[in-house]
Order: sequence, then C-alpha cells, then structure tokens
Amino acid sequence: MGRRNKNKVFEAVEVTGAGGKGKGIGNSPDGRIIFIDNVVPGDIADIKTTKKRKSYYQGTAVNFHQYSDKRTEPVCQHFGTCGGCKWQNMEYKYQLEYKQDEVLNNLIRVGKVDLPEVTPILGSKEIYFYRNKMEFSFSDSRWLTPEEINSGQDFDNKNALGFHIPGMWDKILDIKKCHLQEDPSNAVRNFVKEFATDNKLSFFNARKQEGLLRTLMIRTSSTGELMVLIQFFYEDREKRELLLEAVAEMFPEVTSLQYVINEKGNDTIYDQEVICYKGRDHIFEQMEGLQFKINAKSFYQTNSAQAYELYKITRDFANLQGDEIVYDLYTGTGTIAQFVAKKAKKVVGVEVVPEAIIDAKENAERNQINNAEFFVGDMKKVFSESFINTHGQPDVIITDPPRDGMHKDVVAQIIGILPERIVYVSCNSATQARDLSLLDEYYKVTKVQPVDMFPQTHHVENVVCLERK
Ligand SMILES: C[S@@+](CC[C@H](N)C(=O)[O-])C[C@H]1O[C@@H](n2cnc3c(N)ncnc32)[C@H](O)[C@@H]1O
Repeated sequence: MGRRNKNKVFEAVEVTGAGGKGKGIGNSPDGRIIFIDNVVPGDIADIKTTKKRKSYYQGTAVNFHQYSDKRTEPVCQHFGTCGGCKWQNMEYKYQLEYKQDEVLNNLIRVGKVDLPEVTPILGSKEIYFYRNKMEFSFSDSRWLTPEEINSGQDFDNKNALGFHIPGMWDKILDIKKCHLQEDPSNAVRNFVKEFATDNKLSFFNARKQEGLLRTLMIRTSSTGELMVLIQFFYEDREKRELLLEAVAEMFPEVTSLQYVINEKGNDTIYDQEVICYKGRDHIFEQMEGLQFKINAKSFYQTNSAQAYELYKITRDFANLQGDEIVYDLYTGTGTIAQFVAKKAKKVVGVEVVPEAIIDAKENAERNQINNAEFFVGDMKKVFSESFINTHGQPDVIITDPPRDGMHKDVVAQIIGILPERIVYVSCNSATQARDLSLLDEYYKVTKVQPVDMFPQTHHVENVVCLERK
C-alpha cells in the first residue's frame, strides 16, 4: 500500500457481514470491500486502513459510533490480542448464522450448482473447552502489552508460554487461561511455566535459536487419559528430568508423559523421535464402542463430541445397505472408514501419511473390523486400473480432503469411476464448491449439512451428498 493510503480513515462504516478469516466486512466509499478486525456485523465505526489492494482494503476500527446488538462480552482475558477465538465477541447463534451463510454463498457463487433445501447448521453443544489437543510455545520474548511498553519499565523476565501473536513468528502471548481445552490443561501449562522459570530453565528464543524449552503439547480424551509432551531444543538430562519429574508428581493423572529433543530450526515434531518418559506412549479415544489409539503424532479430530456428530451425518448420507464397496479417501487414521464399516460389505481407506495408515490398521484390528483395508498413497496417483480391479469398483466414495480440496486429477479420476454416491466432507466450503462444480455434469447435490466444529472461530465444516444424475 502506498504511503498516502497509510492511516486513511473511512468514517462511520457499517459492518454488514462476517467471514474472510474471521474479519468483519464493510464497504468503502470508493466501492471496495473492507475486511475489518475485531468488529461484529451491525457495528458502525470509523475504520483506519492498514492495507490496500485492487478490490479490497484491510482495516481496523478506531472509533465506534454504534455497537451491534449481536455483540456479547468475550469471556477470555486474552481476546483481541490472541488470534485464536476471533468471534468470541459475537453471540453464538449469530456465529452459526454467518457460518451457514458462508457455506451457502460458496455453494451458490463458486459452485453454481443446483441445491436442495440446506439443513440448518448443527451447532456444538460445548462452545468452550471443546478441544482435545492444544500446543503452546515457549519464548523468552513475551509479547508486551501497550500498557507495559508505555510504563517505561524494564522487564527482566520476559518468559512466555502460550500462542504466537498473529503474523509474528517470534513473539508469544503468555496465556493465563485458555477457554479451549478442559482442565487440567490450564493448570499443567501454568505449572510448567512457573516451575521452569523458578528453576531457571531457559525458554526458547526463535531469532537467536537458543534456549532449552520449545513447546508443550497437551492431549485430553473422553476416556479420562491425559498426554503431556514437552519439546526441548537440546539434551540437558538433569534439567529435563527435573521438569518431567515435577510434572509427574504434580499431575498423577497424566497417563502419558513424553518428550522430544529437537535440534532443528523449526518446531515440528513429525520428523522427530518421541520418547516416552512415564506411562504409555499413547492415549485412547472412543466413539460408539470403537477405540482409537492416539500417539503424539496421530491426527484425530480436535472436537471429539462434534466429530461424532460429523461422522454420524457422513454415515447417514452414505445410506449403506450392507452390500456396498466404499472408498474412504484421505482417511487419516481411518476413523470414518471404521465408523461406517459395519454397514458396508468392504471399506478401502487411502491416505498419504504412512504412520496414519499404521494406526488405522492397528485400530481396525483392535476394533475387530475385518472388512476394512488401508493403503498409503497420494490420492492423485492411487486410482490406477489395477487398484480398482484389485479392490473393486466403489459404490460409494467418502472423501474428506484437506483445506485445498481435491486435486483436479482426483476429481477427474472419480468421474472416471462414477460411483453411485459421493459423500464429501469438507473444512473449506470454497474449495468444496469448486470441486462440486467439476462434478456437476454427472452428480446432483441431494443433501447439505454444515457442522460447527470450532465455536468462537469462523471455521465451518460441511457435508454434502451427491447422487449420480
Ligand atoms: C481432513 S483430514 C481427514 C482425516 C479423516 N477423514 C478423519 O476424519 O480423521 C485430511 C487427510 O488427508 C491426508 N492427505 C493430504 N493430502 C493427501 C493426498 N494427496 N493423498 C492422500 N491423503 C492426503 C492428510 O494427511 C489428512 O490425514
């Protein structure tokens, strides 16, 4: 954005919508859309622009003329600074309305497909403390509030354990209480921070690449099991054991205490050895009598209760009679495949991550599911003639791709196979709509069910049923 556009202020802009990564939406007098931080539809405010592009501005509210009656008081003391729950200032029923609108808009404008009557979005019973997994970062460079900076004081202890400030890779907001994961998540995090600070264990500095403590992961489960994993930058046995012993003693309910020594530049543990310090190297999650083993690296839907609802909808849409061959694309650890297996003749799950397929096979065995097979493969390349000949022509395809949606080659291969029914589960209705338009010549959309897995955020899941035309 050019200099003359910096600090441009549009007066009394009405916020008319919400979307665009959780931002409010308004219109500028010159006909562009403005994406606005920390506002709620119905607010009227002066908006200072922070970015200008051909068709839109980004901006922030500097002066409110009217507050929306859709507003509610955010419960979290970190709201506004933490990027996690951007919609906490909007009543939940309106959050659901905007999520429903987003799905519909995408299906209509991007997908341009004929739609049946769309069922109202399924809200989450729990709108706080619904996540089963949280990851916090250590930093010796705590994000200072404007009040702290203006105080002119020097802060010798800048240790933080919490979340990255949006857009800042080296600044961490110290979290005192997060409303996303049940107890003892907050107690564990606060204890670890305090104990490490008191015992002079150094917190990571991402710029200088120094400091002992990097990340803390906490996984809870509906079985009551609890996993805690601490990531260290280097091995210092004495200090590592001091901290791990303290956690074990303070929280006997931890059933899996693990650690990683990661000397790389980045924090990801997926290419690192995870070492079990105490207890087991995994926890279990359960759903309708099925057990799923979850280790530190396993993918599992983060809102377990809503995942159950999502899977039930997926199974209903698949409408299995017991004699179908079902393909579960992007199967992860095979949860959907196992969830529908009892109702199908056979299920074939495909996933690109080999470890996830190992988990899927192990879980299926534990759950005594004998009609599910799992394969490692990139979806773009899996559907060879020999694969179909070996596993059979699918009657139903269930697909649950990542946010980018299905690669166009995957869509082309599905069109080559033409199963009777497709159930498309998506966490991004824009890419889902794009894919539906590619399938439109052969399939009609018969059911649409949005599901809210992530209250207080703009994210929305959507399940669509497609039948052969
Ligand atoms: C949204 S998750 C679905 C997980 C699973 N259905 C569940 O509910 O637990 C998407 C999955 O697609 C996998 N994936 C991403 N790209 C892929 C590709 N090109 N081929 C196969 N699987 C892929 C990811 O590893 C991830 O497990």
